[in-house]
Formats: sequence, C-alpha cells, structure tokens
Amino acid sequence: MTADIIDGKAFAANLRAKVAAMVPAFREKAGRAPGLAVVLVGEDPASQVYVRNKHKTTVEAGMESFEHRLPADTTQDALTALVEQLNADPAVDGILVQLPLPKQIDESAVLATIDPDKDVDGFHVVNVGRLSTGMHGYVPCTPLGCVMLLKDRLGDLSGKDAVVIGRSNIVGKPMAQLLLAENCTVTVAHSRTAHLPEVVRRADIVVAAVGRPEMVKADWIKPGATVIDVGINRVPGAEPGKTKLVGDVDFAEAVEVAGAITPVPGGVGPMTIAVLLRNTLVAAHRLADVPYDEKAI
Ligand SMILES: NC(=O)C1=CN([C@@H]2O[C@H](COP(=O)(O)OP(=O)(O)OC[C@H]3O[C@@H](n4cnc5c(N)ncnc54)[C@H](OP(=O)(O)O)[C@@H]3O)[C@@H](O)[C@H]2O)C=CC1
Ligand SMILES: Nc1nc(=O)c2c([nH]1)NC[C@@H]1CN(c3ccc(C(=O)N[C@@H](CCC(=O)O)C(=O)O)cc3)C=[N+]21
Repeated sequence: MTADIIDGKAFAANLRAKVAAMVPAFREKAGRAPGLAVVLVGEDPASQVYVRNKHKTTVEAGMESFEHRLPADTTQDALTALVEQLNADPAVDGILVQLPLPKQIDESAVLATIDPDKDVDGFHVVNVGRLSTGMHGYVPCTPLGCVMLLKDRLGDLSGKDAVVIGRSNIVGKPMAQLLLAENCTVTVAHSRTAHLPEVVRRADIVVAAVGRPEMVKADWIKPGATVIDVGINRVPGAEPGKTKLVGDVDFAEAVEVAGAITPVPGGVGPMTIAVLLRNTLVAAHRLADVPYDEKAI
C-alpha cells in the first residue's frame, strides 16, 4: 500500500489565505497593517531565497514587510543596535533574524535582544520557557507547522507514540514540547541514540529533523505511521551541475510503508512561512490590543 502524500504546499496556501482574510479587519481597528521585519546578515544564497519568499508572501497577505540586509562582516553591536531599533518601532510587530549568523556574531546574544513580544520565530528564551510551561507565547514556525499538518491528518494526537529525530533549539526540542502538549508519548532521538531504527519503529508519528539526506529508511518505519520530513538538503541532481532538494527521509522507500508522509519540497517548508505570517498576525493583535480569537488560526 502506498502512503497518502500530505500536501503542505496546499495547506500552507490555505493558511496564508486565512491570514490575509483577517488583515483588513485588523487594519480597520488598529489603523495600520501588521508589520514583519526580516534581518539577513551576509549573502548565503539559500537564505536569500527564503528572505525573498518571505517578503513576497508577507506583501501578498496585506502586511508590511521591512527587509534589512547587512554585510557579512557586520559587528555584533551593529546587529544589536538594529534589533533594538526594530523593538522600538511601532510599525514592526514581528522580528525575524535569519539564522545561521556569521561566526563573529553570538547568536544567542542577538536572539536575547529581540523583544519577546515581537519574537515571531519563538527563539527567545522567554518564549522557549512559555512553550515548556504551557503559557501563551510564540512557537517556532517549523514545528508549529508540523503539528498543524499532524492534527489535520490525525485529529486528536493523545496517546500517540511520537519519535522526533533531532534536538536542535529551532526544530527538534520545540517539536517535542508541542507533541507533549498534545499528549503524545514523546521520544527525542539524536546522534548518540542507540538502536535508532528500532526506536523509530515504535512510532505512530515520526518527525525527522536531522539534516542528513534520506537517512530514514523504509524498514525504520512502522507500517501505517505518519511521517513528517523536516529536512531540506540540497544534493546533486540527475544531470551534471544540477541540484535537487531531498528530505531526511528516503521518500521513495518510505512512501511504500508509511500511512501518510510529507514530501520535500512541498511539505513542511511552505508551512514555515505561512506560520510566520500567522504568528505576525497574532503579534500585531496583541501589540495593538485588538482582540484575537486564538482558535481562528
Ligand atoms: N522546513 C523548514 O522550514 C526547516 C527545515 N530545516 C531542516 O531541518 C533539518 C534539521 O535542521 P536543524 O534542526 O536546524 O539541524 P541541526 O544541525 O541544528 O540539528 C540536527 C540534529 O540531528 C541530530 N543528528 C545528526 N546526525 C544524526 C544521526 N546520524 N542520527 C540521529 N540524529 C542525528 C543532531 O544530534 P546531536 O544533537 O546529538 O548533534 C541534532 O540534534 C535540516 O535539514 C534543515 O535544513 C530546518 C529549519 C526549518
Ligand atoms: N530565524 C530563522 N527562522 C527560520 O524559520 C529559518 C531560518 N532562520 N533559517 C533557515 C531556516 C530554513 N527555513 C525554511 C523556510 C522555508 C522553506 C521552504 O519554503 N522550502 C520549500 C522549497 C524552497 C526551495 O525550493 O528552495 C519547500 O520545502 O517546498 C525551507 C526552509 C526557515 N528557516
């Protein structure tokens, strides 16, 4: 039997449309548009693509987009000063500093400078703490997008066995927290995990966030399991000189065993940007003191 393909691209388009539909009422009440500032340091080509996509989708949703491009040799002080300026700017509801940052910059110090109430990426320690204690804050976009796809597919996640492969601050750890909040029994696997294939084989839900192309094989997956592939890996393509994107799951194999699976591209990736707009919409409502129905999106 072949798995159902979870269409993250279509789900994300629907989510963006829902966000866009709520912008006019916000504008009416607040007298301004929701605003998202994206800061890009350096010229990493992949990051430039993401930043361009974010700008385009932000504008399409009727929001204000502020783009700040800084040279690769930007100092810590200059970046911190920009973040502080954005914190103070009433037109800015959400601030995203694109990661990774150049090596002369202390990433956690920069993230700590972002006003937690404008931290639409959910990377500030205050929001990490809010997530782990069940308070309302901002949840990292990629894991929140994954949970939306899972709930859409499976409904209530209570009691499901979930294995998250990867424990980074931006994907693995918040993913595990969110699944725990959904009453899953969560295992977090990483590079030191013993017997990884056996651990993964227990799971009703597998989330792969490793950064290793096609690492998760079909015989690691329990038949019928739901597989969420977060990995974005650029590898050599069929023709010389061409590249293609693959996930952390061997899709061609896994699709024969899983019950449902996200493709790469077209799975989790598009969800990340749609959730970013959703988080910015929520931030705008909170900062402008306009009531927001948390169940709306
Ligand atoms: N779709 C999207 O929007 C996004 C996609 N991504 C993609 O998701 C993937 C993960 O990203 P990110 O979390 O930032 O990556 P990191 O490199 O920060 O973390 C990778 C994690 O995988 C673990 N790991 C590495 N090798 C193995 C192995 N052989 N077996 C088991 N675990 C292993 C590491 O373990 P340890 O901690 O022990 O080192 C680590 O916890 C990447 O492909 C990235 O491009 C990331 C962000 C957003
Ligand atoms: N502060 C910060 N926040 C982030 O959320 C953040 C970041 N830094 N740094 C980089 C990672 C990566 N990331 C992606 C976003 C969209 C796609 C996406 O749209 N992917 C498309 C394909 C895009 C393509 O073709 O290259 C897809 O999977 O279908 C992928 C990856 C956000 N990240």
